[in-house]
Amino acid sequence: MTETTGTNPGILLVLDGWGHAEPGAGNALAVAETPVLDGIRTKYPATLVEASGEHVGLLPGTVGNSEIGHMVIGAGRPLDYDSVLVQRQIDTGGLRDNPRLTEALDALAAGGGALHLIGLVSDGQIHAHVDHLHELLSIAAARGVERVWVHAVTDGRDVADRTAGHYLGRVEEFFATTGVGRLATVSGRGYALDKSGDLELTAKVTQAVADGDGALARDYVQVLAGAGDGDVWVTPTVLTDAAGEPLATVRDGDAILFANFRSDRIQQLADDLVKHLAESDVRILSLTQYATTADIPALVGRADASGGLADQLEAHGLRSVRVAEQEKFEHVTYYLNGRDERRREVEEHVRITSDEAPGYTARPEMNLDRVADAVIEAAGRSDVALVAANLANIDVVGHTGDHDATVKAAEYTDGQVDRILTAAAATGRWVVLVGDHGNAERMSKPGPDGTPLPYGGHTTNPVPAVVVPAPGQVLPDALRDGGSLADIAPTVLALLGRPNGPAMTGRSLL
Ligand SMILES: O=C(O)[C@H](O)COP(=O)(O)O
Ligand SMILES: [Mn+2]
Ligand SMILES: [Mn+2]
Repeated sequence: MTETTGTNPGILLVLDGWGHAEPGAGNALAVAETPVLDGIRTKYPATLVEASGEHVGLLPGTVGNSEIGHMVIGAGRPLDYDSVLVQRQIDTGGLRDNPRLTEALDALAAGGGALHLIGLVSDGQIHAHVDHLHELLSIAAARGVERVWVHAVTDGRDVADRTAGHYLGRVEEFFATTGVGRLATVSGRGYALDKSGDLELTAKVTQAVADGDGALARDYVQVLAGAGDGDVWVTPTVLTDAAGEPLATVRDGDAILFANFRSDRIQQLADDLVKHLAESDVRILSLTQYATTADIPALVGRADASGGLADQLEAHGLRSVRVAEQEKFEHVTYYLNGRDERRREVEEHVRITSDEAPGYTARPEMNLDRVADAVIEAAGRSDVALVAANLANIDVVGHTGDHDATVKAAEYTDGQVDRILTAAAATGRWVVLVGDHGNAERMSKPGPDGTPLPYGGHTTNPVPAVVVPAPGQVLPDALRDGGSLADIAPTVLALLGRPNGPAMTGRSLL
């Protein structure tokens, strides 16, 4: 029997993509009819907290993302995110001297093997930064590697759609400035970065990269000319020579380096390529540590994110139930726990799945009703101290760039939050609501040439944080201003009547 707490048990709701901006063009949250979410922000203690840039361990001015957002919410302190660690290695010259990289490159130079760089080419800084390719090309050139093939993944989700040509043009400039490199394949992230387990999508990229099998084109302009569905769904295409032969395939003695600094999407492709090349003599590396099944050596290690909320709940014997749809399940488990695969005895995980093919603009409600059902069920249990859930719609639908669908997603979320708040009051629970980064409050952005384009990416805006008290619970009139996501775990622990974890530097907002 897990002790609940001397104080009230509670519910933590992370509303993914729930950012704050003044009403204005592109602010779908300001347009949406959300009387419950609007009401709690004035009726109960509420504030705005920072969820981007250096406040959460990203480079200054960098938009927030779900990984670091949930990691910092869980850790109770800012964490150096992988993108910062990679940039620091680049800035200090550490990457240039990285022994795993130099050993691989020297072996290629000595053996005449080719280096294959695979990564998302945009400056969205959620999964990758295209400028990291420039550094890797420059290091390969300096180490005498003569053939470097870039297998480009086009974005259109973390940056405005139909900007792939702009970024691929930058990659071509890198080839000229570093004196090495050539595009070998171009694939949309819908194929290359699928994380739903749809291996048919992944296989198209694996076959293009490894075997030169797939649609053919002479150059990326021709590839994009045929990309009717935008950058996300560019058909995995193999670039060919004048005779129509693939420019590159992966051969024995080659090396592959995955250049995304975020694992959760590219890991499916990495595992598939490792399997596809199991009988080949190909060295496979990744820029950062991936949560792959295969053991892929990484160039840059991770920051320690232990000692967070999960460890504190375990230390105090407090049972938590984690709930999310499949799109955000890892966020309320693995990431909230500091990228720790271990499910503690006091943890229960509820992953809401659906057989229905996701059509976010057609079904902005997704399966949020079933997420709310699971939250309400767990809230009814006296042995559960904390229910922690991610409500994905505002972000997942926001990523479509479809303003009106995102308005509907926010309005549906409002109704489901109402159900949860009613259940919380009935079960004597407080509720903390917080965004993990902004998204839907900015649904349009000037493209590279300045014209406003639909924008489904994240923002650097602060996010709302609200504490709805349990019935009869006395709370301060307002939350402390000037906080960040690092202050959420300390706030939850304070509400549970428990101290900060020793590694936490965040402070309760109460
Ligand atoms: O992977 C995605 O869906 C987006 O690029 C990032 O979204 P997330 O950081 O909210 O998961
Ligand atoms: Mn998110
Ligand atoms: Mn997102």
